Amino acid sequence: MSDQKTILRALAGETLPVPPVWMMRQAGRYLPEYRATRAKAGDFLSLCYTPDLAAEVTLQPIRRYGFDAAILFADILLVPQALGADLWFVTGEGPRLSTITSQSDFDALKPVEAIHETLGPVYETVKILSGELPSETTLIGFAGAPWTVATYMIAGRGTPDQGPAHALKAENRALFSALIDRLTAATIEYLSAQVEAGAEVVKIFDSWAGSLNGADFEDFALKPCLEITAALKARHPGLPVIGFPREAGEAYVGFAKATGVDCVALDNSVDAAWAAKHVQVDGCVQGNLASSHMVTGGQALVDETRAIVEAFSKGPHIFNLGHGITPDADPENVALMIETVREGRS
Ligand SMILES: Cc1c2[nH]c(c1CCC(=O)O)Cc1[nH]c(c(CCC(=O)O)c1C)Cc1[nH]c(c(CCC(=O)O)c1C)Cc1[nH]c(c(C)c1CCC(=O)O)C2
Repeated sequence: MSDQKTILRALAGETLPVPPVWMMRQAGRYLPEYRATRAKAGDFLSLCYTPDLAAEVTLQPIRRYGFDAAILFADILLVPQALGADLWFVTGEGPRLSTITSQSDFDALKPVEAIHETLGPVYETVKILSGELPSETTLIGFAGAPWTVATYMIAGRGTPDQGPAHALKAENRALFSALIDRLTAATIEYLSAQVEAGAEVVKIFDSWAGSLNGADFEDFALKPCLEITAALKARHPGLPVIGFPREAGEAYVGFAKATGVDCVALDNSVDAAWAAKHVQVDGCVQGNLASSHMVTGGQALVDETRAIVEAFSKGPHIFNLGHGITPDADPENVALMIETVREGRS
C-alpha cells in the first residue's frame, strides 16, 4: 500500500500525514519555460496538438517543483472542435467557437465516433508522458463537463453568466438536452481513450456548475457526471475520478455520493473548515487555496496554506488551488506554497 503514489492513496480514501500537491494550470504562462515552448509551437492550439511539445510543457512544472501529479496539457474545448465546431483563440481575450443555436447547427456536428480523428495527438501526448514521468508522479487526464463545454459551444465564447446557454435551455429544451447527451457520450470516449493511453486518474471540469440551480443542477451537473463516471468505472475498474463542480456552494454537499466521483475539487469560495465537515465526510477533497496568493505571496500565503492543510488534516486531501494559477503569478510563490504544504514531512 505505502509504495503506491500519494495521489492514488488519497483518492483511495487514505488520510496522509502530508497531503499530496499539484496545481490547476500548473503548465502555463507564469512560467518562462512554458512561454518559450508556446512561442516555438506558434499558437496555443498547435501546442495542444503537437505531442512532443504538449508533453514538454506538462513536464516543466514537474521538473521545476516536483508536484505529486502532472495534468495532461490540452484544453476542454478540443472536444467541441473534434465534434466539428470551429475553434480559435483570440490573444488577450480567450476562446471563440462557431455557435450552436439551432437544430441545423446541431445536425451539422460529427458523430461521437469521429472525435478520435482530431484527438489522436492528445492520446499520443498521454503515451509520451506515461513513459517519461517520474515513478512517484501521477498522470491526470481531463475533460470539461458537458454543461461547461455546452456554454462555450452555444455562446461561441466565454460569458460572465452563461446567458446564451440558459436561454437555449429555456427555449428549446430538446435541442439543449441533445447537445448535453452528445457531449456526455463524447466525453466518455475521450476520457476512456486517455486512460487506455496511460492516464491514471481523470478529472471532470465543470467550471460553470455554479450557475445551475435546483433541478437544473441535478439534470445538467449531477446526471452527466454520474453517467460519465459510471461508464468509465465500468470500462476501467478502479479508475479514480475527480469532479470539480466549481462554485457549487451548498451543492458540494452530497456531490460525491450523487455522482460516484472519488474526490470533489473545491473552489476557494467555500470555507475549508465547513468543507471538511460537510464534504470531506464522504471522501477525498481537493483544494482550495485562492490563486491570488500565487501573485501576492508573503506571510498571508504561508498562513492560508497552513490553515487549509490543517482544516483538511483529519481526512483524505489533495492540496490544490481553488482555480487555475494566473499568468501574473510569481514562480517563487509556487515554491513557497509547496514548501509550506510539505514542511511537516520528515
Ligand atoms: C473553461 C476552461 C478552458 N480550459 C479549461 C477550462 C476549465 C478550467 C477552468 O475553469 O479554468 C481547462 C484547461 N485548460 C488548460 C488545461 C491544462 C492543464 C493544466 O495545466 O491545468 C486545463 C485543464 C490549458 C490552457 N488553456 C488556455 C491556456 C492559456 C493559453 C495560452 O497559453 O495562451 C492554458 C495554459 C486557454 C483557455 N482555455 C479556456 C479558456 C477560457 C482559455 C482562455 C483563458 C486564458 O487565457 O487563461 C477554456
